Amino acid sequence: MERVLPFRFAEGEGVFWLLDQRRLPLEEVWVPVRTAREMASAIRGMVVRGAPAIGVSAAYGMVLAHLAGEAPEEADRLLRASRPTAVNLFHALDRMKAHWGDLEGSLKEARALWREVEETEKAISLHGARVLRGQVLTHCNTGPLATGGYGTALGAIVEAHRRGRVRHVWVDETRPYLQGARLTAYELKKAGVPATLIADSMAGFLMGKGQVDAVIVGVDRMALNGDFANKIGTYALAVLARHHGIPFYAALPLASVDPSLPTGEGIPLEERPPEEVLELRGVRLAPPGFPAYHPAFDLTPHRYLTGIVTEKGVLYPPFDEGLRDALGLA
Ligand SMILES: CSC[C@H]1O[C@H](OP(=O)(O)O)[C@H](O)[C@@H]1O
Repeated sequence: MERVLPFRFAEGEGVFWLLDQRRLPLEEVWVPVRTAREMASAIRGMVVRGAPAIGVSAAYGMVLAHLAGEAPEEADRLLRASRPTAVNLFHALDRMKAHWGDLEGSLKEARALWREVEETEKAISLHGARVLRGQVLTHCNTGPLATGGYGTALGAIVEAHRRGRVRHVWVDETRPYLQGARLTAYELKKAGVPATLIADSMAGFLMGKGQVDAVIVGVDRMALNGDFANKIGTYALAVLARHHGIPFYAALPLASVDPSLPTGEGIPLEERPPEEVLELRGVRLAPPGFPAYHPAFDLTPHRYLTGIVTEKGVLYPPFDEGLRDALGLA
């Protein structure tokens, strides 16, 4: 897949540039970030989003803190408070903590983390391509923009297409933030993969007509038993896929697993401003004053999963054994 990088670090300038994902696909606008405080605001505001991309950005947020003279403790606090669900953010900040007060050490750790994210995504794409065929449906955005530059679920889809296994992709628009319509469509068009945008409500209809051969989605946080949090709408897709006997996969780097959680019950599910449901590009959709609810993630029980695609291969039930083994846990 053409590498649509979500960010770049201009080391000489001390600036981490973010491709503003709120403006895509119609405008490619780069936003400079010079402090951890600005990075936390950019993550919260979804200038950059996607679990692995959030992790890399938070790591460089700590590099910027050292360059800007921010107190590491305060920088860490601000970044941890930016978004609650993607565990990659917290794993990254845990790694950076060892280098508080050390600019060179912080820079080396952030570079290493980004490099590891890229390597895991390449492996995920190769392993995932082997389980996909025909027409695949995906939800939200899990391509280069959400990751370190190669993608997870979408990386597997693009690799499977390159191998002649996948011939077409159904792209869920992914209301209300429209990551599918705006970002996945943007990436698949650049990658030259045949794809069609659908409203989220159309997925079951297409499954019932035999037009979906597999579903693959990303993960923001997975528990040790395979329960996982992902973009709102994922759970509904999982139930529909099970009803129609369609294989359902989650693709993730092991850095998206939270080893402190035996089940998904403890995963924090972010709620975002109701305005993101009530408005579209600033155009009001509902009557003035009408209330809205915006759970940005939902929890899918592991029993709905056919397989879990990781950089170490595809795991099949019982997932807790496979995940513990992949993580090197007893
Ligand atoms: C490769 S993980 C991408 C993951 O992140 C998305 O959430 P958001 O756009 O709110 O950051 C969504 O859950 C994707 O599956």
